[in-house]
Amino acid sequence: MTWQEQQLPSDHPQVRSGRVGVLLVNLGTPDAATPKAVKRYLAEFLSDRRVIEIPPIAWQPILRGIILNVRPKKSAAAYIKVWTDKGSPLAAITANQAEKLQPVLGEAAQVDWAMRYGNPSIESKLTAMKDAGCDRILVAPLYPQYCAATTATVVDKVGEVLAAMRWQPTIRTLPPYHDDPHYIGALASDISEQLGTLAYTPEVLLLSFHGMPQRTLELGDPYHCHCRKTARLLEAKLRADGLIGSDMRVETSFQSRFGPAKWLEPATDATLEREAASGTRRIALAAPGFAADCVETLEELAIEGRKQFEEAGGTDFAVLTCLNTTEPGMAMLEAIVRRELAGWI
Ligand SMILES: C=CC1=C(C)c2cc3[nH]c(cc4nc(cc5[nH]c(cc1n2)c(C)c5CCC(=O)O)C(CCC(=O)O)=C4C)c(C)c3C=C
Ligand SMILES: [Fe+2]
Ligand SMILES: [Fe+2]
Repeated sequence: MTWQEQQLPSDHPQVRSGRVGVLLVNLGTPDAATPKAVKRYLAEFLSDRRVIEIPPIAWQPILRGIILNVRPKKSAAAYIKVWTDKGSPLAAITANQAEKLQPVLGEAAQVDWAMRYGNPSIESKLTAMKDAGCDRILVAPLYPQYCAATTATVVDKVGEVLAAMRWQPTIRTLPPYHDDPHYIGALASDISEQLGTLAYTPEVLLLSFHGMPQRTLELGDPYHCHCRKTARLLEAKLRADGLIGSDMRVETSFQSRFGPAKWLEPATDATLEREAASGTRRIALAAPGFAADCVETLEELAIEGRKQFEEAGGTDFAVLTCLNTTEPGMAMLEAIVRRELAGWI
């Protein structure tokens, strides 16, 4: 019971307050690896005007008439390949990150997690935190690189939820951490440790980031610059600490192109084919922009990427896991969350 509760007169309705909440948020994922569940998820995700920047009057007929009739079946087939007994990897890992962060923050904060699209929703989790007495909440979109289609849409949704509340909690949001030394250090140590377990030494370490339409860069979205900066700092750290050999090249590419528009380049699939065709035999991939493994890393990179590389002549291929709940990943998360909670806990 908090101080405020103890001071209430006996006829006053119980009001809980005085607690601090931390809400980890990732993109979202279907509830099941079925075309029906994928369709529901994609309908919400791809109707977000931050994600598809085409006027709804033009976009909705394409989405409802074509995409939602074709893509769910194809995407569900990809989800089936990576589904776990705890459900979608993205949801299971994000839940686990929250579970592991809770004891390290202890009583000082209540930690939970939500998905921007699908379940558990931001609305349900913010409401539950408020009801549990959290009147100060740190919302942490787990995107190291800021992007309007990911970071901003989480903040938009939080605003939408608060708009319906009479007594709003005070909100802070986690800034992008693409160049944070904790993040770069965690990536460097986790990547070098995983490289050390491979049975071969890669000639190329390919850093694959999720792509975005090229137009968003021209409109001022910092995402591309953030990805490039992460890659530059990570390579510098790996070299400065002697964690990779001078003969290992580090390259950057952008994956998961969606739709016919021009996306950021070079594309990961084309890079894998070009590397193999030009003589690279041994490669390792890392996906530093993903806080947790998901269909994009486990299927698109690890399964499809391998085929692309091997069919073009490559012999050794590995996709390293994301920071997930690794020791360096959780230490990084704790450090950046604690910093943003300064003055609150
Ligand atoms: C990490 C940052 C991400 C950015 C930037 C991003 C932009 C973006 N994505 C799409 C379309 C799709 N993305 C899909 C899955 C997906 N995307 C991210 C992250 C970013 N997306 C994650 C973590 C995931 C995995 C979700 C999971 O359930 O595992 C999908 C769904 C899968 C599929 O059908 O291929 C789509 C579609 C757009 C259009 C976009 C920017 C405009
Ligand atoms: Fe995406
Ligand atoms: Fe994909």
